[in-house]
Amino acid sequence: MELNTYLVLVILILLAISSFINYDLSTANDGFYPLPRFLTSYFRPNKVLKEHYNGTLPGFIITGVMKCGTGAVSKFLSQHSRVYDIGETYFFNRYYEKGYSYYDALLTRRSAGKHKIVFEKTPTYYKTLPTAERIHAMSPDTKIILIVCDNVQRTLSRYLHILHLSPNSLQRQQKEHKIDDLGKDFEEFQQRLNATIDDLNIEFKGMLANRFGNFYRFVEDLYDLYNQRKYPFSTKDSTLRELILTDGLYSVYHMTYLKFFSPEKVLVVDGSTMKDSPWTELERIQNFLDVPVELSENSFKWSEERGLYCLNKDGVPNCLGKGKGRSNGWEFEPYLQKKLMKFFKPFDQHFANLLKKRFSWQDKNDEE
Ligand SMILES: Nc1ncnc2c1ncn2[C@@H]1O[C@H](COP(=O)(O)OS(=O)(=O)O)[C@@H](OP(=O)(O)O)[C@H]1O
Repeated sequence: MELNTYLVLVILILLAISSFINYDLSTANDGFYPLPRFLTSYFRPNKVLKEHYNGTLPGFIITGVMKCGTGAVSKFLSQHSRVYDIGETYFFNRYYEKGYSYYDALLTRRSAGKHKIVFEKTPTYYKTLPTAERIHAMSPDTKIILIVCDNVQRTLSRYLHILHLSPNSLQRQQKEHKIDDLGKDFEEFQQRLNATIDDLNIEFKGMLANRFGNFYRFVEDLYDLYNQRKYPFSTKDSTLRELILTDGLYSVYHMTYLKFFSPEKVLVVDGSTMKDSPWTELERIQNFLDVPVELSENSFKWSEERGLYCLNKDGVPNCLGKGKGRSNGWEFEPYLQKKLMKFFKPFDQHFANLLKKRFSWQDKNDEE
């Protein structure tokens, strides 16, 4: 065979392989309902440690969501006699290169002599792409707790959190950069957020039209963009305002976890109830962890001063630090409040449908 013919043949074979890899199952056959796309593999592999992990295992991991009450859930759970909170580790997203020996040493040191179910919470795990695969590779039996909440409240809390970042020498530049993106004050933040929602709405409308209005297909397309680390999920191509908004597209991130973990291994908690009735979701969590229900309504005490439920320490409220609950008394302008609710509503509904669940804040938003 001549060299040219040989080359053409190789190119044809490569093209055939690549079109097979990119083949969209959803259009494969009208009479066949395909596997959801999130269960099919992606070509871009994430780095996953190959060796077997035989160190201290976390019984469960709280993976997010930032500003949805992960601190409250951890602090409340740490009162349980069977579980032990080792805090935030960022191992599966920031420090993975350090290897299992680093994680094992960290867990062993922090939980020394405790003989309890060890857990860590790192609120950015849920939206860092390789994390689910890496946790699964370490131990497929790890239970995952994802805490989600009202996106309007979460957006406000994220803003206030960034505003209060301490301007020490390490964070100073980062903070300045973030404030440049968000706006110099709350008013400017709201104006910019308003414009960002308009931009995203235009983008999403186009994507939805490409899917003939099918919201499920549209979310799958968003899931593809996320998996390819593209706009509006890419930290390189998206503004912080866009990222704060897309952090609330819970279905997109959750689908990644469902690719690796069976639904029974993942508990989704309504963080918005942590303020007014923390015991309801804590009961679900204790059942999920297969531990006796020790934390109940009596374990909590309302704090007038903080406007929050806190732990009941002999009749006195023992609250989380001042860094939690700072959004009390803050609200977006009514026009923006409405616009944010409208923006998130179909995504919240999609997520609720995926879980066959209804979230507390959906009722409130429906009343508007
Ligand atoms: N019971 C109780 N006590 C304290 N805080 C409570 C509670 N329930 C919910 N919350 C809300 O939790 C918000 C902080 O969320 P996180 O702990 O996930 O924040 S972080 O991502 O770890 O920084 C925090 O948000 P901010 O109000 O913006 O501070 C609280 O509103």
